[in-house]
Amino acid sequence: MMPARARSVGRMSKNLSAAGERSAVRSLLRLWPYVRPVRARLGGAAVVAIAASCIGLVFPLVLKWMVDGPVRDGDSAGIWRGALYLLLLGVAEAGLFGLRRWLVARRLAGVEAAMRADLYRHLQRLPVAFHDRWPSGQLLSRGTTDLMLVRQFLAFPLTFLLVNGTTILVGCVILLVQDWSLGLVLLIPVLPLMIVCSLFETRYALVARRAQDQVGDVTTAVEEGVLGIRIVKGFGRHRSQAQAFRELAARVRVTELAKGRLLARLWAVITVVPELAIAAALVLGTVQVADDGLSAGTLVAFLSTALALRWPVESIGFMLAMSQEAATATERFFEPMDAAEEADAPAPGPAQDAGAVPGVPGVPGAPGAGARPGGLRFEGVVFRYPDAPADAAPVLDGVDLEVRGGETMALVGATGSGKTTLTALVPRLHEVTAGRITLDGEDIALMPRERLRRLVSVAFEEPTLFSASAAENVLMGMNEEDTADTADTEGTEGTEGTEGTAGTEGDLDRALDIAQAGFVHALPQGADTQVGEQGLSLSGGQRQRLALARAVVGRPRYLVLDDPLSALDVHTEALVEAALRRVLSGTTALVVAHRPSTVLLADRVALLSGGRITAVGTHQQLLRENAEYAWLMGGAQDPAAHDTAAQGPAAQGPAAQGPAAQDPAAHDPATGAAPAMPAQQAEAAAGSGADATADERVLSDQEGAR
Ligand SMILES: Nc1ncnc2c1ncn2[C@@H]1O[C@H](COP(=O)(O)OP(=O)(O)OP(=O)(O)O)[C@@H](O)[C@H]1O
Repeated sequence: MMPARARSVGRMSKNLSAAGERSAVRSLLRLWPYVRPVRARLGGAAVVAIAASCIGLVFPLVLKWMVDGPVRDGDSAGIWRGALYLLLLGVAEAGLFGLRRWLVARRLAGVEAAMRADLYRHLQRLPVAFHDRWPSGQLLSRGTTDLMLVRQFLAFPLTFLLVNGTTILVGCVILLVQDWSLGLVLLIPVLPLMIVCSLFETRYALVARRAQDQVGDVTTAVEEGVLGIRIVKGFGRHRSQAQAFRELAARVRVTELAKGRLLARLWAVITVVPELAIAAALVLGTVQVADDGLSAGTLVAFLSTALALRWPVESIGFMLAMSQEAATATERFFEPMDAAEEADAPAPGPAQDAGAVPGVPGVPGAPGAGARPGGLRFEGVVFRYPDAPADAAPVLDGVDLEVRGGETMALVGATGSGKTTLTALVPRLHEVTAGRITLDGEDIALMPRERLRRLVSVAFEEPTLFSASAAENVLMGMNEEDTADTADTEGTEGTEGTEGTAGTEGDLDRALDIAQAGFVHALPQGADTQVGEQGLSLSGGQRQRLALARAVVGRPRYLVLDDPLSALDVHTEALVEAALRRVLSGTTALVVAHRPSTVLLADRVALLSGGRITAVGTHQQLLRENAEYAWLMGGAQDPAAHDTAAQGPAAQGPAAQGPAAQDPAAHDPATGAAPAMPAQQAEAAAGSGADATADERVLSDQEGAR
């Protein structure tokens, strides 16, 4: 089954193709910025190739001289001289073609590399919403196959359409000069050939685009099949997956065959028609020679010239095809390149710039009078996914929350209530639709992203690791500036010598320690062990711990953790939490939590429900006062209630979101007011409270310890 995102891109490209308004030349002209630096080389190579090609047209003239001179007169010395001329011409032609290749080969590889680097750089800067929409295989094929087609075009058809065009023109002049009537016989097919070429171009453009998009879909399928191999095997889906892949591959095959058929037809016309014209010229020329109207040498020269033009004419077919594919590839390359990068903040105003805020000395960008400085604040935050249906309710609909400086706030809510979405807004992986988020009173929308992301560290439930060593994956979360800042402000262990390896190693060990990731030292090469693609050689819990170590290694001012301990057993989780509490006491943290043991990490808990924060308080306080919270933490097994919660507030609409979502008082985090619960949920919550789960036992142990 084709993924939805692949289908959407496929549809998009079909629309583009159907519009049929794009011109191949216009598309190819967009390559100019990349071609500009090599224009002199390309121009020089074209001149050299034209010279080489025109030398090919001198052969018939030497032949004419030989036939009408030394051959007719029986002058063997003249024949040898003629042969020497032909040899020298051949060597010159081959040498010039070799020079052309030498001129362009390396430089064009550089153009391809520059385009690929630009694409990669741009993809890194595109918003997460873009990557949510685009299948990775489509992007991959644009950075590989398409760029290869562009390079091939620059190396070959771009030069040779010009070279062969010039050769055909010069050849036609030579033919007409030798015998204009025979020359006209050869030129008659030019007009129909041009019409055929133009029709071919239009049709080939559509099929080429379809083929390249389908290759992107196949790439996506291969990637998903490889990354999802455990699921495929686990569910015994290899046959259906293989079948789905065969269907995709069959589609590519059908399109490639359609391309082949179009090309074959064009080639047939382009080859047969000039051959017929040459045959007609041969018959007419022979008659003229028999009538003494033409010398034998002229006829030989005429026919040799006509035959020398066969290759330039025939090659036009596949060079047009290559150009068309390159135009399509260029178009596909520029589609993601044209997508707008994440817009950065406007130049900071004096308050943000200088960090001086009236009434709050020394606090960078702190809020005005009356507001509490420091910490992380959500103020009336509304968020709707850009690709959500226009009539869909926003996922977050007026979130107000304050996480005080140095405080750890747990975020609890039903599945699908928007917890991940809320955490993604802090490092600006998505932009708020309305409202604002502040760090130390400074609106994050006005902060340069680079600075924001130095301040905020994140770890997600699904930990992503890279094909690198365990140490490299962890140290990715750190930069020298962070370390220097931390050393200045804290002067604690592990930060001395931050510029050297020792400092980095200290930070690494400390982060591994906090994340209880000591297993790294037991790996075959310790922290230098490669963790494989996506870290799949590690267990889920090991991957999570490395991702957590990456989040804390830079000693971030703000830490956003999206249930990063979900794969750990409760005892390891307790150890991680204890270490986090000890070492990150100065950090302001927002931690998504699903189970009571994780909540213990927090000073306070906020409940997200109906797109808003409906209650804030300590765990015990909310357990006592808030039925929805008690139900979520107690894990009451009420299927009906659970199903409703699982659909999420956005899906349920305001009417189904419960009184809490509709009662403004209940949304005030300061009041901590509990939303009303359906009777059976409240009952279930009360019941579950009586049964102590394993989580709760650990929880009470931990609370005792605290
Ligand atoms: N990229 C996206 N585009 C559109 N809608 C999305 C996207 N990601 C999530 N959603 C929707 O937003 C809502 C909130 O999702 P989110 O992942 O934030 O919930 P959550 O509370 O973190 O859930 P869980 O506890 O299961 O992790 C869901 O209805 C989900 O379908």
